[in-house]
Amino acid sequence: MSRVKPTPEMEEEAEEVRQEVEGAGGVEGSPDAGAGGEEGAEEEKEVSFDELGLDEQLKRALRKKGIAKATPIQQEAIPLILMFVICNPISYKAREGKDVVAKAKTGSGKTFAYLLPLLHDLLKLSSEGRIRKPAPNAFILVPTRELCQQVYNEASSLLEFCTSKLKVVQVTASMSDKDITVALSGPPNILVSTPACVATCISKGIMRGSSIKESLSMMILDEADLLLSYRCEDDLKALIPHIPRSCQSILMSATSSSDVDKLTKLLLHNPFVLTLTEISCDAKDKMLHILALLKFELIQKKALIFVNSIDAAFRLRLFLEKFGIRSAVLNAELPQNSRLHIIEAFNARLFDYLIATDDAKTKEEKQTDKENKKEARVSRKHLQQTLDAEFGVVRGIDFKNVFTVVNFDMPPDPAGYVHRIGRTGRANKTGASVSLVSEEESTIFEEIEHMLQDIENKDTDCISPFPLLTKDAVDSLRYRAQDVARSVTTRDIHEARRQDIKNEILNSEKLKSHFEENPRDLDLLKHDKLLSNKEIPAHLRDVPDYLIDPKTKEASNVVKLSRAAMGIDKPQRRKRQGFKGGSGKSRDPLRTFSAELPDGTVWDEHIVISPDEQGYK
Ligand SMILES: Nc1ncnc2c1ncn2[C@@H]1O[C@H](COP(=O)(O)OP(=O)(O)OP(=O)(O)O)[C@@H](O)[C@H]1O
Repeated sequence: MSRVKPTPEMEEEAEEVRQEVEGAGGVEGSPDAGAGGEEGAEEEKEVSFDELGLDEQLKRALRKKGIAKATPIQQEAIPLILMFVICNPISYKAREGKDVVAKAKTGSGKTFAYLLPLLHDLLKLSSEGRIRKPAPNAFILVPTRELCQQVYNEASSLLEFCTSKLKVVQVTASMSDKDITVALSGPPNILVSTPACVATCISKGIMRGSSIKESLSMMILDEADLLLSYRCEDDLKALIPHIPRSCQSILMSATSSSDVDKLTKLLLHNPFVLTLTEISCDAKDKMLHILALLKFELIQKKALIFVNSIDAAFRLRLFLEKFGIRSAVLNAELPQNSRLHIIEAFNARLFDYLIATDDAKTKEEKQTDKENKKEARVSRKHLQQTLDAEFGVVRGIDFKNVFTVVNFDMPPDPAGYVHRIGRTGRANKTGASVSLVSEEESTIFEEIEHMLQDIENKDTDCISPFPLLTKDAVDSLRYRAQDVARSVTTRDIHEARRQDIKNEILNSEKLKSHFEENPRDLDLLKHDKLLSNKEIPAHLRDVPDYLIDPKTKEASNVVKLSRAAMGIDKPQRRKRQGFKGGSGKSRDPLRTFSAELPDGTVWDEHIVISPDEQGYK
């Protein structure tokens, strides 16, 4: 924040710091480089606050609070923020690049990652008698009142151990104008508030725009991924004219999202983007990842895709449909005949992707799960057979030639995982499962890992990062995927769901007799027919060649070649005897399929696309 003209020595020093930071991994030094970071390859190293060159008073405060080592985001962000302070002179041109976007998972210590350099700088200015007035020197803007309190407490807890008297206040919409005026008198060095409250203070003249322009040297947007969902955009826009050119802006976020990108563009200039590897992907990122997997044909068809709710299933189907990828949804809501027919059509390779939900489990089923966990230690095959009999909408169904099971959502428990992946690799065939694991799902993921470690056949059962999907491939689809994901509304989903059930109920009776009389004709109903009548725009249906990076092309070719080698490209005509279950009223055809499960199950691989992008090469 103190903007002194750098001497050659200072620039040299700054360059050394820059090289050290870059050498430590995780920092992309150019705004164009986007989010980056070494993908967890390095061991986490311990860095003390001494090494970060923080003010003595802050180091003492941290010691008193029992905090000895900097967290990874603090190790990276503190020097980054301070380095720009040292090397950037006041001149407009030279200030390019001092803004910082820092993304790291929740609970990673982001608050101190910006508070410590901020306080360090203010303490320095204070000791030199160079604190600027008549308005606060720093704004920390957060989405809610509760977060104001939290950040205020963190800042106060550090300042209480500092001998230099810096003042931090929080101002929220719940306070009267009078209280706000009192709080802002002085003025404080740091104002913690919401964008709405600051905008109101300016519009009411409690804080003057010209004063802000004179004093503000740092603006922090914390929890940036949430700010826009709290409708802060207009308030932030109102603030922009009052932010001085010399102000350093810092944006902290727990996720990467289009909202974060939007805020970055709105408020930051040429920022450094610092992404720590453990960043989580939100629901939209899962859509993006599955789109990349399917569009670039990186997984072997046919694929069974599991989601955790019927709405999620229709959302995914509508989303994929907009890219020209057809799929059908299988769920417990559908009439039994329809379910049976969907499975038949899928088994006959009339479509490649089936999106399925697990049914909710009863108490007894949960009890069975517990017992199954014990079983798992003994024999996977036995466990599989038991689970087949117990699980929901896909219970006991022998999906034929499913090469890949995708866990779009992780199952609620390890037994569910075993059940799902058991839909592939049947009858001694090989198969793979690919899981998209978000941060919230890390606990269940760990449980699954432990369970697999306990089971026999360790050599064939391994969980590994997905080798074929590159970050470039994912990024090439990012903007299209985000746009399309946004265009699929809850209303569309409910309408599609309603329409699907209606169609299937109408056809259910037809199907029943049809199956009895004419089992060869699988084209009566098209379960993967388009939910929307709109034509798919060419730019979504076909990914232009220039967008596909060479690694992805190569990977896609390998998958296609192996498919050709396995001879699985042509639709298979269903053999009459394949439908042994009969269709008598007394028999549940789904259960009948269960009774005819072939023995022997082979799993090849369980592949994980982890939220932290560790699956990328
Ligand atoms: N270096 C550290 N060592 C030990 N504890 C720390 C350290 N830094 C911060 N903490 C503590 O870790 C907790 C989480 O920190 P913080 O709230 O800053 O995380 P965050 O990344 O901002 O999370 P969120 O995105 O959920 O707000 C806090 O209680 C904080 O006091």
